[in-house]
Amino acid sequence: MLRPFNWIGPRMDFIPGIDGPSEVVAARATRLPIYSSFAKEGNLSDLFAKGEVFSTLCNVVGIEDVGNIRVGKDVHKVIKPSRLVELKQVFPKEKFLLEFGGNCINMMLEQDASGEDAVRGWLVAAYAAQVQEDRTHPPGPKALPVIGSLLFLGKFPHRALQDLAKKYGPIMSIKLGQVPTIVVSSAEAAELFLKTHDTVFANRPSPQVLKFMPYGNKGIVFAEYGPYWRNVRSLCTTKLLTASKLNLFAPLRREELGLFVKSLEKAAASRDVVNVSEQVQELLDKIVCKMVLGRSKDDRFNVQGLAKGFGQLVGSFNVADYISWMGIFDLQGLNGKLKKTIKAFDQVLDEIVEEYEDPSNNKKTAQSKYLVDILLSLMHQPMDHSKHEHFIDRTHIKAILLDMVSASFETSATAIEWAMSELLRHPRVMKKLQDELSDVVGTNRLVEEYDLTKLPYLNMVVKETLRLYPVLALVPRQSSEDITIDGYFIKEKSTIIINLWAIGRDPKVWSDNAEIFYPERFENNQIDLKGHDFQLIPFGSGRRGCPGLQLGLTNLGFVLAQLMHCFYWELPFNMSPDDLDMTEKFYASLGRSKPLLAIPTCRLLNKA
Ligand code: HEM
Repeated sequence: MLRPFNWIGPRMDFIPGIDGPSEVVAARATRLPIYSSFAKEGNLSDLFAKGEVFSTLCNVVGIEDVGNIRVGKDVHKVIKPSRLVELKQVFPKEKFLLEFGGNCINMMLEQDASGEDAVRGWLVAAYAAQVQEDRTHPPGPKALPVIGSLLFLGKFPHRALQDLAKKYGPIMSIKLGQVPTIVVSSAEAAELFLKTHDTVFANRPSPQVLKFMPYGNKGIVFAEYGPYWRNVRSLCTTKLLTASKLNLFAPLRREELGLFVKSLEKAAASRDVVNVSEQVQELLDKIVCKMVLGRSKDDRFNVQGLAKGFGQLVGSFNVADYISWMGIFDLQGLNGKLKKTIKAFDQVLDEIVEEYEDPSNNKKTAQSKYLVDILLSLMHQPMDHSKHEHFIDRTHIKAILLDMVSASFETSATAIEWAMSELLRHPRVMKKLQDELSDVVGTNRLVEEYDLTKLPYLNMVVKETLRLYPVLALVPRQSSEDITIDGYFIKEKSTIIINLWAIGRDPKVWSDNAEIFYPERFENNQIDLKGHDFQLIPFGSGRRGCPGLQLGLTNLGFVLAQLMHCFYWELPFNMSPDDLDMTEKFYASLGRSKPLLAIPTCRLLNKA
């Protein structure tokens, strides 16, 4: 009775993933007659889960080959015969483990049975169903009803997910509330998602707060991947964030930083304790708001305060993002606050636009270097001149401005407070950096932006800071279609989280001292921050990688260099470097939980 396998058995369409008999093809199962009968009918994957399918009785008459089975597009090996024969000889009537592509299935083997092909088909399909089940999801923790694994995340989701990945691997599945989520925690896996299959993961999940934004997803950060996003993105990269536009703002950065240094000199003279976190944040907020909107804080507008409030609300953990029906209750009161902040912001943006459009406004030429002016000068034009679609209107401009402000808010400042904290904890590194600054810049003038390319050790300090403290620790993406990656099936519209925190601290890549701040690790290699070296991707990678990379790095490098060049720094209250609390807080950006306090002493006595 050794015949080629043909499906002639009962209907199989109750097995998930198998549409019916025609989907199941065993290519070479010709020498594998397995006679079996099931004690029960039902959903096979359920039976597998309960172990009931193991009560299958079957008899292996003779085995010379392995069958292949096709389920949908996937071809799977059916059994490993050598193992079967061997086991059957030793345990003729026992439960067996039949190896199947790394998965094991228990079966009872018995001497003889009815010998029908149909029943053999059941068995083969059952294997296939098992494989389909196993491959559907990458491994991960079991989910509780309703909340899934949300409670696992705790106060430090980046760390909790890093710990879980140690157990379940670099591609892990976890259910957060009702949202099926895939967490990516290694450089190799990140490359698969952000480079090899970049187009499939070029979307982002839409947070609930978008519902309250008057401009919806007309900005860039949450725009759906497609022609519109491509147009806005290209507008930002070719008109707003080009190297030449960024150079235009060099005098603004120089001036604001100069004023900041002066205020620190006063503090140094009176040995004041400086709240470095707060003051650096204030400085960067001022620079960003001026650059983007042409103003920061004046009699009429507190753009800075509004932007800060907005950033905090958008970055807050919102239960409704994971359990959507909770949104209507707004238990955290986020919706109300957001509506209020957005309304106030919208009014400010409207006034700025109206001021620009007012023909009697004689301040226009003086202001026309800011990003808002560049955008307003493009009003009513198509975003893409070759296509004549997506004409720029007021809502586009407001949405893009809001994104520019909120995406650059806190990012560089947060990185600077971490760099300063680590330098205070590592006086050797601080001294080496200050020596480099003295050698390259001298001690008679301030650092200028053009010095930055001549400071290799500063560059290493920046990389090391962003490796250990990626400002955006968890990068959100979404799959736009069903896809199998590394043997794992990932469903369309799954949320993808790239855990930059885990990638930057992976001991397999960064060795046993991965947790230690040691800039010299970048001494003899070409690893850069541009998103090609997947072990170091603090700005993300691929088509949705950060378009503000250059601006972010300039702000970070320039401010840090100036602070280190102009001042010696020490911890207050005779605190030893080892006692500095380095706990982070998980928020819109991954900042310090407690502000960094330090005392400056002037270094440059003869500065011009
Ligand atoms: C140290 C500073 C910064 C860091 C570490 C940083 C990091 C990131 C990261 C990790 C992403 C997600 C990338 C991805 O999905 O692959 C991102 C996206 C983005 N960033 Fe930045 N960023 C910084 C500064 C800035 C600045 C200064 C701006 C703008 C002026 C900016 C604008 C954006 C925008 C618009 C996106 C969304 C891009 C898109 O979805 O197409 N960022 N950033």
